[in-house]
Amino acid sequence: MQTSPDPKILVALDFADKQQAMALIQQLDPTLCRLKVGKEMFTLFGPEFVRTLVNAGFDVFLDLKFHDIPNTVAKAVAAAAELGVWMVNVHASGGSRMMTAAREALVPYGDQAPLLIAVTVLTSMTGDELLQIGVSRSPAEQVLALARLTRDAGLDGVVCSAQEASLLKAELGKDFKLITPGIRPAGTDAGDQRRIMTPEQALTAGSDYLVIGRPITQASNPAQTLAEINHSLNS
Ligand SMILES: O=C(O)c1cc(=O)[nH]c(=O)n1[C@@H]1O[C@H](COP(=O)(O)O)[C@@H](O)[C@H]1O
Repeated sequence: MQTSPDPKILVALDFADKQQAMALIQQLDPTLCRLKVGKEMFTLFGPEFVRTLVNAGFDVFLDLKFHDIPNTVAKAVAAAAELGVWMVNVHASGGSRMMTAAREALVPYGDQAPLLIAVTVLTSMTGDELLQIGVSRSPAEQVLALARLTRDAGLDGVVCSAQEASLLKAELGKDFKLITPGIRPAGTDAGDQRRIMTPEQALTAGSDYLVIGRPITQASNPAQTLAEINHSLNS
């Protein structure tokens, strides 16, 4: 399911209005970016919206961050595969058995299976917030521990912050995919994100794919902003 060329930017479509999202999508080229559908748009517009994007030729990352008992997550991941998405994610903190069940649920799909990745520590979280939920490791230590668990369960990669990318590439090797949200071009608003990096820094640090939402979707000219970021990554 890999397109060639391999666009690095996954545009996060976090819109409450489908027409607004479609107006943006019509300006985008599937050879220059991939699309991410998350909880807001999936809850509002459901699988039909995902099928529309897949039928339009886009690789879709279905970002529903499944986190439940192994049987439930396995079935949810198989349902995502039925939609023809390119990538789907679970929470690594659901544990090894949950991740293994998710991976096994994709075996029948062979080379049509979506990439299966696990969220480590949300890019909006700081060390202090980890402490509040009983995690005394630093974000980088916790990301590494969850990434090891994910790799050992046979998944394709993790979602982490680009701040942890060089550590993970060194520890887990180049083939284990790193998907990094929390990307902020220099001078743009961090918003609720905390562990951030610029697109160029993220790529240099070892990110395989950059998830970028508001810096593109809220820009006055999103297609031009995407082109500029792509250009900065290629030069
Ligand atoms: O799994 C994700 O995509 C994700 C994980 C994470 O740790 N942090 C994170 O921001 N995301 C998603 O990435 C997108 C980031 O959007 P912006 O902050 O607008 O660039 C949002 O759709 C988030 O749901």
